[in-house]
Amino acid sequence: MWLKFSKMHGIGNDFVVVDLVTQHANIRPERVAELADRNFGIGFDQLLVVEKPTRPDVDFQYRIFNADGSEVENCGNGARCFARFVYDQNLTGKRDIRVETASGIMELHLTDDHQVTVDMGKPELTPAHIPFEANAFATEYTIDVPEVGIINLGAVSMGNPHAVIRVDDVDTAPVESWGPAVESCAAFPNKVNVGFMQIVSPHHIRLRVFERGSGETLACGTGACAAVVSGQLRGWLSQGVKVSLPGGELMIDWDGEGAVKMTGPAERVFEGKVNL
Ligand SMILES: N[C@H](CCC[C@H](N)C(=O)O)C(=O)O
Repeated sequence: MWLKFSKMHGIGNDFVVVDLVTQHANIRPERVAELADRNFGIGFDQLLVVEKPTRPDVDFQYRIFNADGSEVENCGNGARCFARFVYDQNLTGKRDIRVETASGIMELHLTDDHQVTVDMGKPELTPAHIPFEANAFATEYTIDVPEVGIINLGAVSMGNPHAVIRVDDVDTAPVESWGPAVESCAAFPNKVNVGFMQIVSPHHIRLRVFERGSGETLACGTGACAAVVSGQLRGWLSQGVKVSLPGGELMIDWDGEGAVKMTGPAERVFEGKVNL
């Protein structure tokens, strides 16, 4: 089944976006993994699938598949690209869009200068709901990770699970070795995205993320949100943080109690057809 798609990115976190509102296909995880391959397929960090809403109070629903074919709950950079996609493809004329994902409802606003602001909802900190193996909430946990040893980390869900590890310099952080070890450690029953955060100032961090199911990406929107939440809870950050990722910058705003607001770009690179 040949389908039109858009190739997009949010500061280097790249996506194939498929409209299943006007087209039809059944998504098969093994096919997603084939198409994610950067030599044998199109190549992407995640596949985003846009569908008709299941309820009257939202405009669309969208599904997210990692490069390994696993379907996940949320994607921050993907949400911005989703909003630009449905507007550019004339699937909506709205610049304020409500969308449902597996983690709940998000509200997106398309600004005039190609930026998108996303209400990412409230962070989830209760260990059982992340999920993370701990008896009670703490701003920082100490766990023993096989092949790594004892490490301190924050644990936050933005609909999807995140571990946040502070490092002195992201350029020398052990992303390649600690990333996969923490991603799959038993403390996170559903696996976890692993963020390596360098504190530059109370209003600026540098961040690298080893993503669950995709490996290190140039940017991770939910990871940026989780890092800022964990950094504020641990007393290192104040409200209104610039997050510098390898692929670019995001602005993250959290008042310490309510929803996390993320603002950043969304770019379309090319259109194509794919046999999904
Ligand atoms: N790898 C993530 C999904 C994509 C998140 C990321 N691309 C973002 O921008 O938030 C997970 O398994 O939860």
